[in-house]
Amino acid sequence: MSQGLSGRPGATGGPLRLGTRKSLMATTQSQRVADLLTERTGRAVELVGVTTQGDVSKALVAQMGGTGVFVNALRDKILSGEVDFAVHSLKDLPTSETPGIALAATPARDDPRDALCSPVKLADLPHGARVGTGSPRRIAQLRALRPDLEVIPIRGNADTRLAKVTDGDLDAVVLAHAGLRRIGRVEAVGEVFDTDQMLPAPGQGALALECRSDRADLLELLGTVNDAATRRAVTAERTILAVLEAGCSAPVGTYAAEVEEELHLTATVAAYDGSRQIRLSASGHPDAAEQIGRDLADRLLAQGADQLMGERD
Ligand SMILES: NCc1[nH]cc(CCC(=O)O)c1CC(=O)O
Repeated sequence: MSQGLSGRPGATGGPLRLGTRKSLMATTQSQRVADLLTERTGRAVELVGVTTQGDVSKALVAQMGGTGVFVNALRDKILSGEVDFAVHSLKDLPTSETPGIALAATPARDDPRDALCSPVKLADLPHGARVGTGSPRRIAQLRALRPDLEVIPIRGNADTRLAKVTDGDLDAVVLAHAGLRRIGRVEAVGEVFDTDQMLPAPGQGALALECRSDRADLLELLGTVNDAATRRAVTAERTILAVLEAGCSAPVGTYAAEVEEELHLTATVAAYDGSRQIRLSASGHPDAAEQIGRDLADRLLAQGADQLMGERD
C-alpha cells in the first residue's frame, strides 16, 4: 500500500511522530487520524504526548486568549522538528496563517452540530432553567430559542461541564456533538440541535492536520486523508470568520454543505444578549467556496454585523 510513497526522501524511516495534547478528546482524535493514515499509506504513526502551558495553568489559557495556547505549543514542536505533524480541532485554529506551518489535510467531518446535554429536550426544560455555556455564539442562539432560560457562563473540559448537570448545579449544558462522541459521552445528550435552530462554530466537527510547510513529502503523505468536500465547506465557513475579523469566541455561527453539487452556506451573527440576529444564506459552485464565504460576509456587514458584534451586555 505504501509503495507509491516509500521511495521518496523523508517518507522512509521510522514512524511518523504525531504531536498531541494528552486529553481524552485530543488523544482519541489523534489516534483516529493515525489509524486512517496507516491504513491509507502503510506508514506507522506514533503519538507523542505534549504538555502545554495551557494544560498546566487554566488561568493562563484565559489570559492568553483561549485555546490558542494549545495550538501554539503544538506548532512550536512542529517547527522545531520534535514532531512531524499535529491534529487540531479545526474550530480552535485562528484564521490567520502562521509562517512555516501548512494546513496539510482536513479529514471527513464528523457531526458539526451542537447538542443539549440534559435529561430532557430543550422544549421540556422548565421555565427559567439554568443552562451552562460560555460561548457567546451558543448564548445568543439559545436566548433566541428560549428567552426565559438563565444562561450560566462555565468553563472547563467537557467532562467537568457534564458533571455540573449530573450534580444538579445546572439543568443543561451545550457542547459539540462531535466532541461528546470522541469522549464516549453521547448518552448525556437530550437533544441534538438542528442547524436551523443553532448554527455551529465555523469548522466545528472537523479536524485539521498541520505540518511544516517546507516538508513536501509530508504534505503529500498527510494529504491522503484529506476530504475535498470537507475542505471546501470549512473554507467557506472560516472565510466568514476571517472577513468579519472574528475569533472562535465571537457570536458567529456558520454551516456549509454540498447538496447536489451546490455549496450551501448559512451564517448568523448575533448580539451577545440574543436580542437580534442576522442570518443569511448563499449558494454556488463548490470550487468558489472562498468567494461564497466572502460575499456572504460582505452582506452580513452591509446589514450591520459589525455593530451587532460590538454590543455586549
Ligand atoms: N472549544 C473547545 C472544543 N474544541 C473542539 C470541541 C469539540 C469538537 C469539535 O467541534 O470538533 C470543543 C468542545 C465543544 O465545543 O463542545
